[in-house]
Parts: sequence; C-alpha cells; structure tokens
Amino acid sequence: MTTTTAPLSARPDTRSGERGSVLRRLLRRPAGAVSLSVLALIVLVAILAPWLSPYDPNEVILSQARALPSWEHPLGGDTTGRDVLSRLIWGAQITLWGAFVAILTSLVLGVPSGLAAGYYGGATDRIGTWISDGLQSVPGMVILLIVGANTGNDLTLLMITIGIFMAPGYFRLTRSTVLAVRGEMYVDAARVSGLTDLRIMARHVIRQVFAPLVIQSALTAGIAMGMQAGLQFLGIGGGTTPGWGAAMNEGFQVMRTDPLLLLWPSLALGISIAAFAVLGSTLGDVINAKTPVLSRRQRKAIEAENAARGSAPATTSTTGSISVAAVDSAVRLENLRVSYETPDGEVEVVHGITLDVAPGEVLGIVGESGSGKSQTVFSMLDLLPQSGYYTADAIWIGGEDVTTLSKRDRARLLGHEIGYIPQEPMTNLDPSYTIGYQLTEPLRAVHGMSRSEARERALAMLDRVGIVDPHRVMKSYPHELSGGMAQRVLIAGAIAGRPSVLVADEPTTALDVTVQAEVLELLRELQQEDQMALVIVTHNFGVVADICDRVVVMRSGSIVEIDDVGPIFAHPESDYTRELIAASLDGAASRVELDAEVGSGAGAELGSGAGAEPGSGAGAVPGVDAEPGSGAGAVPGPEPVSAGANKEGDV
Ligand SMILES: Nc1ncnc2c1ncn2[C@@H]1O[C@H](COP(=O)(O)OP(=O)(O)OP(=O)(O)O)[C@@H](O)[C@H]1O
Repeated sequence: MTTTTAPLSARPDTRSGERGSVLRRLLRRPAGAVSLSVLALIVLVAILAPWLSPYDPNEVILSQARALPSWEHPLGGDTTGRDVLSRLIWGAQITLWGAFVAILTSLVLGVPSGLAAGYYGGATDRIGTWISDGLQSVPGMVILLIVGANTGNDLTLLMITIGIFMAPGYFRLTRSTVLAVRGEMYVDAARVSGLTDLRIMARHVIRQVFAPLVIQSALTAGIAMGMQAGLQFLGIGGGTTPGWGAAMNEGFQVMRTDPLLLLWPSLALGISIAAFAVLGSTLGDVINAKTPVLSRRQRKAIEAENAARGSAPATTSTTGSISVAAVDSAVRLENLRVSYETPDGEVEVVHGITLDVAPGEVLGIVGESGSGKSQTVFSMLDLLPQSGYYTADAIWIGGEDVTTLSKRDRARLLGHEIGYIPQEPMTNLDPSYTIGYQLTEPLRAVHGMSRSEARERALAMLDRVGIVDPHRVMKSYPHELSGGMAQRVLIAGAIAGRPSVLVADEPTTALDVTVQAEVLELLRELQQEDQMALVIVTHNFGVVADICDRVVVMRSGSIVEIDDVGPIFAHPESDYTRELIAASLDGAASRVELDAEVGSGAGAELGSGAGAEPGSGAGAVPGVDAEPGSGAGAVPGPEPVSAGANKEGDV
C-alpha cells in the first residue's frame, strides 16, 4: 500500500478566521465601517436607554412644553412638555424591538418553509409557493388595521403581522438558495453516506443560506422600522409608547410652528434606515465577491441538457447481458431506462440496459462523455436529480430486488450495502466542517456508533487508505488537503460502513496523473482485501486494463459490448470499442516514462508516498508489470497496455 505524506497546507485556517475576514473586508469599506458604527451606536443607545435617558420619557414638565433646546433639555420639550431627547432614546429601543419582532417572525416562517420547498421540491414546493404568492396578494395594510383595532394597537402583535407579510421574501430567498445548493456534490455525498434529509438540511444546507439571510435581514430591518414608524405616524401601534413614528406624528402636527419636533425623530429614523440599507448592500458586495456564479456541477448539467437536446437518439431496444443468477449477484440492472423532463419534453438518456456484477468482481463501465455511465450508477444509488427518473424490470442489490422497496428503505442501503466514491473529491466535502466531523457523522447517525467508536473507526479507515497522520487530518478542513488526500478521505468514508458494493464514478479524473495511479492501486487493494464488488466508471481503457475483470462499453445510453477484459482488448467486437481503446492508448506515456515521472516526485503527494514503500512507489502505477497475471499484463491486446497512462485520461 502506498502512503500519503504530503504536508498539510500551511494556510492557517479556521472558521473564525473566515468569519473575521468578512468582517474585516466589511470594515475596510467606508460604507461598511460607517453603517456598522452607526448601527452599533443605535443598538447601544437602545440597550442603555434606562441609564442614558436623562428623564422619564412620559414625564410631563409643563414649563418645557415646546421649549427650545437648552442645557437641561438638549433637544427641547415636546408639545406636552416631555423631554424630546429622552423620548428619542427610548424610541430607539421600541423601534429596534419592533424591527426585531418582525424579522424574527419572517425568519421563523420563511426559512424552514423555503428550506423544505427547495430541498423536497414537488408538492411541498408547490404548496409553499402557493401560500407565499397568496400572502403577497393580500392587502397587508387592511389586515394591519384590523389587527390594530382588535388588539388595542398592540405594537408587538402588529409587528408579528408585518413579519408574516414579509415572510415570503425569506421563503423565496431560502428556496432559491437551497435549489442551487441541493445539486452540490457534498450534499449528494452526505446522502450517499446514509444521512437523513433533516440532518443534511440542518448541517449542510442551512449554512449556505446563512449569508444571504444576513444580507436580507439587514435590508428588511430598515423596511420594518419604516413600516413601524409609518403605523405609529398613522396613530396605529402605540400612542403611549415613545416610538419615533409617534414622535413624527406629533411633530407633523406642529410642523409650521415647531419644525424641530419633526426633525429629530425623522433624522433618527432616516439615519437608521439608511444605515441598515447601506450595511445590507455592502454585506452583499463583500459576500458575493466570493460566491461563484455557477457551480461546476450546474454548468455540467446545463451542458448535458444542451447535448441531450441535440444528440440523444431515441431507441427502444434493450442491450447488455448478465453473468450470474440474480440472487447471487452483488448488483444487477434489468432493462434500466433513465429519462429526463426537459423544456422540449421527455428525453430518454439510458435505453434499457442490462448488466450485473458478481460479488468480488470489478466491473468497468466505459464510454465517451454523455454515454450514460453516470446515469446508470446514479440509478443504482437512487440518486438521480429531480428532473430525472428511471424504470427497470428489476434492480438487484445484494440479492434483493430494490425496486420493490420504499424510498426510505432504499436510502438505508446507502452507506451500508453500497458505498460511493465520487469524481471530484473537493466538491464532495463540505468546506464548513472538519474531516473528522464528516467521517464520524455518518458512522454515528447511520451506524449508531458512539462518538469514541466512530472516531476510532474513522482513524482506522484513514490509516487504512494511506493517510500517515490521521489525527491531524481529522482536525483539518477540506481546503487544507491535497486532491489525492481528499479522495483518500472520501474512500475512507465510503468503506467505513463496510459495504458489499463500492461504486466509483471516475474516481481519479480530477487528480494529478501520479496520484491517480496511487488511488487506483488503493482501490484495487481494498476491493481485494474485502472482496467487495467494485463498479468503476471511466472513459479510459487504461483504467479498465489496470483494475477491471469485466467491462461494459456504453454509447449514447446503450450497451455496445460487454465482456471480460482480456477478450475485449484482444478482439473488440464493435468499432466503437476499438476506437475507444485506441483513443485511450494514443499518446500514452510509456511505463518507463511514467516511472521516471514518479521517481522524480512529480506528483504533489508522491515525494514520500511512492518512495516510502518500496514496491508500491513507482510500482504504485498500477499496471502490467506490477502484478503478473493481472491488470494489463494479462491482457492480450494490440499493444502492451502501459497502465493506460493517457495524458488526458484517468491513469
Ligand atoms: N439533468 C439532466 N437533464 C437532461 N439530460 C441529462 C441530465 N443529466 C444528464 N443528462 C443526459 O444524460 C446523458 C448521459 O449523461 P451521463 O452523465 O450519464 O454521461 P456520462 O457517460 O457519465 O458522461 P461523463 O463522462 O461526461 O460524466 C447525457 O447525454 C446528458 O445529456
């Protein structure tokens, strides 16, 4: 086994550092610094009102009626002789409280419903959207007047009502953010590891909604303050409370004779609303500067959709073959069809394929991009995106036809019976959590282990996949790992539940060429050690030669050829297979070249990894010579298969 000794990134991580950097960047902008300071001052004044206020805000001093500013009363007295400054200070508390109640109500109603609508889609989404649209079409002011009239103008209840009418904004924001995040690979990875929807939402999705919600709340706070003042100005919501709106109402009535009485509360309200608005938009700039517009997966889905419109042929024939009885198979797909709803109608992208994998067998699924490899394995895992669905005569996993199972029972297979290793390690790890948390979470939640058991298992698995300092890696965040280490971590997670089937979707594509070889070597070792069935998706025949027993060649959603690796290389039946083999080997580095590259420590992880263990260093490039009688060495073919070290390929 090869080991990985590449040092962890020296970047001084930490989540608090990340949060600090947003605050720092906010403060670096004059607009951010000023608005934040103003708001901090207002909040401070509101909190310290009992101590700062020189007089009781409702105390009437007749001699001070309409008095001009003086040393005793810096802002003068109002029409009944109450101290204006004291009323403004207490008004800050009441106005902020009103805004807080409204925002809290909106958050409580809008966020969970938006989360559920975005995550579950379907009927939940439709019902949520319908209620949200309905609320927006109700004339809010009429409802506020009714509530005011029936509750004695209770300010808190009025602000709760305003919060209800502002909840659709939070609903829509949360829903759209979740829709974008739901497709992220680390969410799929969490699902594959068997975590419940509730847990995935609470731990992995809600964090992504956090930043937009903060921005929205800053903007909404200003609006809520304005609405509250508007209500008080109209005489609704607290005639006796010293709110700024009530003060404006009073000042408005004596505007011609005592304009200052209107000026002070208007200034306080205007400055507060402006500060919230500027803070919200500056926060938006600061946070969005880091946010990618489209994730790679989203771009890929769009490209795939476009390709599907142009090229997917409609065919009804079924293709493929089987090798063992259904009950003896590790996996068996019978007449699997996958379709997608697209704006142009329904498109079938996998056209009735049949294949199986025996326990302990390594099956390669090969084909060019868009041939349906990923859709096939996503159907196995029951992880097709929402717009896609499959039909099949049967899907056997571990000798059981899982098409008869409920969605929930089917999900239980993930992490237990089936493990999944994705294509891109980095995007499959949640950047907000340590590796230790991400490895132990499914072990505790899905496998019912205690904290210490889960930790022990995770450490053992990290050690097993060649991580030399598992304790340190457990404490690391994904960005501190190299791509190869991250993939090892995901492999550790996939095998931690001891699955009988391991599905690897192009597990080495995103990795450096030398690290690819190490990861393939590791997969082969693990598969042989635990006698797992391994389904490996690739577009590279080098990988097939290296690791597979049998191979399925796919093209445009159908199986072109299916056979043991030897015969496929020796006598490919279809021209397409022949072309794929030639394309995989064309331009491949020779074994000697590859060994030289490995020896020179070209790979990020290889310096000590490969070299550390004689026999698995350069020899870690899995291939012909490494194991006589296996891999490409055993493959009679048109050319010696030099580990398929294709420049663009997997190895
Ligand atoms: N969300 C989607 N909506 C519509 N069609 C889709 C969607 N996802 C995939 N497809 C179509 O399914 C077909 C098979 O895609 P699949 O992802 O299985 O290809 P692949 O062989 O795994 O390719 P790659 O090696 O690029 O991942 C593609 O032609 C694509 O157009």
